[in-house]
Amino acid sequence: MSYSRELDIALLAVQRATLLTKSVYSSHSKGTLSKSDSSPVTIGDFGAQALIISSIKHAFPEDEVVGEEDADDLRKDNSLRDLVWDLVQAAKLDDSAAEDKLGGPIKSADDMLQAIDSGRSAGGRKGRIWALDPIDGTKGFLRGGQYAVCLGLLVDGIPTVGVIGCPNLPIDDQAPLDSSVGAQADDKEGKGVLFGAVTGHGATSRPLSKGALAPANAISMKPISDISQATFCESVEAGHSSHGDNAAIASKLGITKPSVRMDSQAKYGSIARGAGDLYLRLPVSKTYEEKIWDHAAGVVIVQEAGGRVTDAWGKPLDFGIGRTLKENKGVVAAPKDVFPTVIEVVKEVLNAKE
Ligand SMILES: Nc1ncnc2c1ncn2[C@@H]1O[C@H](COP(=O)(O)O)[C@@H](O)[C@H]1OP(=O)(O)O
Ligand SMILES: [Mg+2]
Ligand SMILES: [Mg+2]
Ligand SMILES: [Mg+2]
Repeated sequence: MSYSRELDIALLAVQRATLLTKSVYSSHSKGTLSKSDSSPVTIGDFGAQALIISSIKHAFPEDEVVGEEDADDLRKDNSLRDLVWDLVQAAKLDDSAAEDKLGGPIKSADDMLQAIDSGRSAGGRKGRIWALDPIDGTKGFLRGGQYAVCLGLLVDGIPTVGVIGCPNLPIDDQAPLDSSVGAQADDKEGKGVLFGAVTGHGATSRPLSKGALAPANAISMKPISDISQATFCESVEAGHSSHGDNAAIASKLGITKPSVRMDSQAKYGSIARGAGDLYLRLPVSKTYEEKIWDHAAGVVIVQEAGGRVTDAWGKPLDFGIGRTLKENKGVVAAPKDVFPTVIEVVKEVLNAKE
C-alpha cells in the first residue's frame, strides 16, 4: 500500500497545527501547567492535539490515536479551556480544499475536549494507531529553541507513515547545522520545514505553508566515508539523554566536532536530510520508558532517508507493546552503512558502566 492519502492528511493536519503552535510561540503567555510527572504542557500542546485528532477522526474514523495529552486540566479550568478554544478557532489553512480534507473547523469547545481525549488509546500490536506528539520538545518551545509537531501511523505495531513539522528549522536542507540552530531559534524568514515519509516510498521535506502543501524535495542521509567527520545531535536537556555517554561514544569514534544540541524530533529530521549524521540518545535514568510519540514519526523519516534506528543495545524499537517503548533503552540513529560501527561503540560504552 502506498498510504498516500494517510500521508496527505497527516501533512496537512500537522501543517494546520503549526499555525496554532506558532501563534503561541510568539506570544508572551503560553498558559503553561506542570503535569503529574512535573513536565510542562502549554495551551499550544492542547490546541495542536485537538486539531490533529479532529483531522484524523474526520478522514479515518475507525483509527485509534495515542496522543501525549488529555483534557483533564481543561475540564477543570474553564478559562484555560476558553484560551485553547480561541486558538483552535483561529488556526485555519487559507486553502478551502485543504481545510475540507481535514473536516473544517472543530464545531464546539465540547467537541474540542472530546477530540483531545480521543488520544487515550492504549496502543498495541493490532490495527492502525496514530502516535501523536502535539508539541515535542515543550521545554525548547518555552525556552525559545527547537520544537516539533509529530505524527506517526503504526500499522500492526510498525511505524509506516511519519510527519514532523519544525517551524524553527531552516527551510534549506543544506543549511549548515550547529548548535546555533538549536539555540535561540525563531520562526521568521527562511524557517519552517515539514518532513514526511511512507515506508518503502522515501522521505521528503518541504517548506511549511499556510495553505496547500508546497512541492516536496526528496531527502536522504549524507554518505560518510570517514566517521570521525560525523556531526552528532543530542538533546539540550541533560536529563533526557546522557551528554557524558554521548561524548564518550563520539570520542571513541574519533569525532572532534562538538555535538549539535537541539530539542525535539527536529534531530531526526536534521540527520535525515544530511545536515547532521548521527542521533545519540543514551539513557540517563534506568526507569524512564521512552514514549512511542517521541519516536514513531522520526523513525520512518530516518529509515526512508537511508538510516537505521535501534535502541542503545542495538535492539529494534518495539512500538507494539503500548504507549511506551518499555522493552527498549535509549535510541541510536545513523546512516545504514556506518550503523554497525556506531552501535558497537555504543555497546562498549554501556558495558563499561555495567
Ligand atoms: N528522563 C527522560 N529521558 C528521556 N526522555 C525524556 C525524559 N524525560 C522526558 N523525556 C522526553 O524527552 C522528549 C524531549 O526530548 P529532547 O530532549 O530530545 O527534546 C520529551 O518528549 C520528553 O517528554 P515530556 O513530554 O514528558 O517532557
Ligand atoms: Mg515529546
Ligand atoms: Mg509533547
Ligand atoms: Mg511533554
